[in-house]
Amino acid sequence: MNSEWILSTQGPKTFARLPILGTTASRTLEENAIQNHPPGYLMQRAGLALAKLSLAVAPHAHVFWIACGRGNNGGDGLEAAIHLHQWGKEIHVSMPAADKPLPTDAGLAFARARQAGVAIHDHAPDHWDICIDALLGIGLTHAPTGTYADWIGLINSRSCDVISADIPSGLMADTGDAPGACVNATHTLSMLRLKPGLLTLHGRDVCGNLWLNTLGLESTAEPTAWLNPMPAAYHRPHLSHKGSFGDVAVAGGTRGMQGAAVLAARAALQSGAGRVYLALLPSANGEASVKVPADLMQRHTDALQPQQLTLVAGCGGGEEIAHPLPRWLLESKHLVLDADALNAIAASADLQTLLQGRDVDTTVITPHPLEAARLLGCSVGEVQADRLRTAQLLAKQFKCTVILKGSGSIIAAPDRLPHINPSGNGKLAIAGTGDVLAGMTGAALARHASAWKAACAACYHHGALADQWVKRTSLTASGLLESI
Ligand SMILES: NC(=O)C1=CN([C@@H]2O[C@H](COP(=O)(O)OP(=O)(O)OC[C@H]3O[C@@H](n4cnc5c(N)ncnc54)[C@H](OP(=O)(O)O)[C@@H]3O)[C@@H](O)[C@H]2O)[C@@H](O)CC1
Ligand SMILES: [K+]
Repeated sequence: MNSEWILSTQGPKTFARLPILGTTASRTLEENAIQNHPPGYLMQRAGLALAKLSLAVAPHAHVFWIACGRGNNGGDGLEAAIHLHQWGKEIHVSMPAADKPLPTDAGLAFARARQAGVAIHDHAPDHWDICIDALLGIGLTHAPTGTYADWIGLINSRSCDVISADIPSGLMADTGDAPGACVNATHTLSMLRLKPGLLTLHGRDVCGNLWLNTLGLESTAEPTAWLNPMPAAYHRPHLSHKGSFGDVAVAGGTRGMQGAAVLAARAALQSGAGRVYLALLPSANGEASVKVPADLMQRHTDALQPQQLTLVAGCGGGEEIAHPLPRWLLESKHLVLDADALNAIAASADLQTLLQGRDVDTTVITPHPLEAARLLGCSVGEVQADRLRTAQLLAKQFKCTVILKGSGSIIAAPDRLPHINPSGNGKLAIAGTGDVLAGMTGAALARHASAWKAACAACYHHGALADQWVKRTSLTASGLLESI
């Protein structure tokens, strides 16, 4: 029953497709397990795992501050305290005072801790070397208040290691929202299963290193989502030719905005597409304002034969992209829609109908949160408030595969469980990296012929390139695609 290292701040430590459970599904799993085990069984396992991880993280720490809330998350902390106390460590256990009784499992842990000789204070210590944050778990319902908020502030004020039990206190388990004070952990030990909030929105910034301990519970229950796995390496047979890996055309680049289209086309080429065409929009008069590598074949947009290729449309397309879009939506064998193509679709009910009429596994849309908001006719705040739900809504409404970009990109498609992507980091938050993703998705779609598989693979690889960026210089979109 060892804890598994899932993510470091440098990227994924696991390459598997792991289940992710929202709060409701986690509670069902927990309740089923509680019925089959003696009282306190899971919490005792959680406490042992927490104690072991804290020792592994800070073997020379003298004082362990174990900050416990008055729910079952606090119970995990109390169980950890019992072990650390028995192992001869100096511990300071704090729990806010209140008249309200503890829930059953936490109450049991409280009694066990008292019996083991653990002192439980209603104040924080003056000094500590490592903190176990067991204040709030998946029971958080609103921004932390009172002593909870004060102790979260205190935890964050020191530069010591912080191990969060289950989830950093103050983070919403389903969405990654942090409505108020939130612990900034160096390590988070998720119990039973991963939660969506650990992996998207604020989750990645406050979790530090993410660990998982299943507490020995197997379950066949359907998860809420999956962690997007590292795709299998694809094999290029010796007996192959340029037609074996599909043709990609990148269409976009209105006058003065051609860099985006060239970036996407170069990314498709670097990703192994057999042939890549660059189709600049008519206002460009066939002339690129940026250098076009000789390996890209330039074509007039009217000369493209979309029935036979994977078309990546949008990059730097401006408003002009709206004119050829109806034909492309009707005729393209495979389609990746990004940026201005998405803005055009958001503004036109006719284009939306055409998109909805396409075969479901032939199209990928790659909106960032603002583009997603335009498509759904809502605010960016509403998009970000529940990114998993937003991506699923987009997939259902437009009948295609969606990559909702941002911290913890979500990949969704109709009638599938979504994936949350674990690779990538803040270096990607620069202009042009979205064009690179569109080009990579185009190349993957030309190869896989499945929008879903292409989106999952491209999203993972794109993030992994940023995780592997070790140069001292800042990441650039060109640098990113050259590292493919
Ligand atoms: N049972 C088991 O076997 C297992 C349980 N496990 C563990 O249980 C955790 C879930 O426990 P949970 O459901 O008790 O919720 P939890 O996160 O402790 O919070 C509830 C407390 O917080 C309070 N509170 C809420 N919001 C607040 C706020 N904003 N500001 C201030 N207070 C606030 C709330 O107060 P109330 O709102 O009720 O007044 C209540 O007192 C889970 O994350 C995992 O760690 C695992 O080890 C697996 C085995
Ligand atoms: K916690």
